[in-house]
Amino acid sequence: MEQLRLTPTPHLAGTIKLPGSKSISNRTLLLAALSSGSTLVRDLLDSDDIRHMLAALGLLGVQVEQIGNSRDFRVQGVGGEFPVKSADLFLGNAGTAFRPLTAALALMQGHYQLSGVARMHERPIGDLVDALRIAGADISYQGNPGYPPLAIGPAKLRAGEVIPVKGNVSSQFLTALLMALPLTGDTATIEVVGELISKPYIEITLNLMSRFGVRVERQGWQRFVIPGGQHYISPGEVHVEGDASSASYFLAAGALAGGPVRVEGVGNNSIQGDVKFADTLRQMGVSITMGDNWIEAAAQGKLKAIDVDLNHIPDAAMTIAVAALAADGTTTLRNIESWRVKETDRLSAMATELRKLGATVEEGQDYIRITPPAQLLADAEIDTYDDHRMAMCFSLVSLLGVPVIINDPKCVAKTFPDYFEVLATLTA
Ligand SMILES: O=C(O)C1=C[C@@H](OP(=O)(O)O)[C@@H](O)[C@H](O)C1
Ligand SMILES: C=C(OP(=O)(O)O)C(=O)O
Repeated sequence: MEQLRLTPTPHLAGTIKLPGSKSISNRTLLLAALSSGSTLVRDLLDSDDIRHMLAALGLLGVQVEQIGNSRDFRVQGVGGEFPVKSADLFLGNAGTAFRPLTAALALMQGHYQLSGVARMHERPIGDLVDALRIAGADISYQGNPGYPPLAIGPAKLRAGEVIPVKGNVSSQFLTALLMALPLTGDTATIEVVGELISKPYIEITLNLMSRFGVRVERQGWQRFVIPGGQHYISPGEVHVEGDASSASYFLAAGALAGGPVRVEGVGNNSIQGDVKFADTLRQMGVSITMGDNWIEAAAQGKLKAIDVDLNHIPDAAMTIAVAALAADGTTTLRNIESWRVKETDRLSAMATELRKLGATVEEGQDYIRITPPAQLLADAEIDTYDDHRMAMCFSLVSLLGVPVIINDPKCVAKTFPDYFEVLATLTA
């Protein structure tokens, strides 16, 4: 197995340009594909999750052309219906491809198989399948009930009734229904049953749907009405803003190693909830400044330990867990049970790896409590569990005065293939 040893870097400052947002890239590709007209998608993220979406759309008969060597792509919309009626799609571990494609394909009147890597087959999808079945979809489990792989058959969906969906396991199920149901042409009402987690991701979904001409009436976080007779229409061009979750590593780097570190590509104008990560850093005593399209972080003395609910930023929350190693006491991150069903069981993985550095960690079902050691242990071998975020957030340990070894660093390819190279530009 490949290993990367990161040597201690006492001070670090600089500016980096962020890669495109994963959440916006995959949503935009799907909406552009389903719309009428052609869309120029600018600054698309180049990573595994996006390659899986691009490959799937290609197999479904959507024409996507890369403009030269740029990250600009022209997508020819199919006007609501994929031309290919039978396909076998492999979607890796990309939740933002798997869940929305499941819902869209359920109403394409074709035969589709959807599978992913082994971990994807352990990530729940039952709440989405239940909701789609209530609407009339023909979906069957090919392995364990409630989990991929899936087989989808032809069915006429009835969007007319209220469609209930559980929101406490993943917001991606609601996102998938919201994006797919306008294709029925009927008025659709979705009722969220119980708590909805990761709410800001729904705002990304609604924002992009509206750019493609589909309006959703939202009643709180419980009821979403998609008036009938709407169709996705290309807005001509969509620019993918920088990835706010990826920004978290660099902003934390500024906080841990002096800074200032500036990220370009997200700021006050961002539609991503993860920009709120900057507020959490501020609570920890970090100096944050923000423009429309940039954020800058700089240290101001020792980090303050905090006790916070991070349900709204589950991805960037992992970065706070590692930053907690530099805090002046015990930090508690709450309401993050969804960590258990992501790339790995992130609560358990985070606790195990933080302990390797000497931290005292309490792992609850939906929280983690971290007390830093008097002295961090040098050369801890951090396992990354094929989880890009484990690799990226533990790289920050090298900014705390000790060398750290990251096992299987290439797992960052899911969302940020050249993460370590970009980090090194700051270090230099
Ligand atoms: O909709 C999205 O783009 C995402 C939603 C979140 O998942 P959950 O809703 O499962 O928390 C997040 O963790 C994931 O990385 C991307
Ligand atoms: C949870 C994540 O990914 P996915 O989109 O596959 O759910 C993530 O990127 O942290």
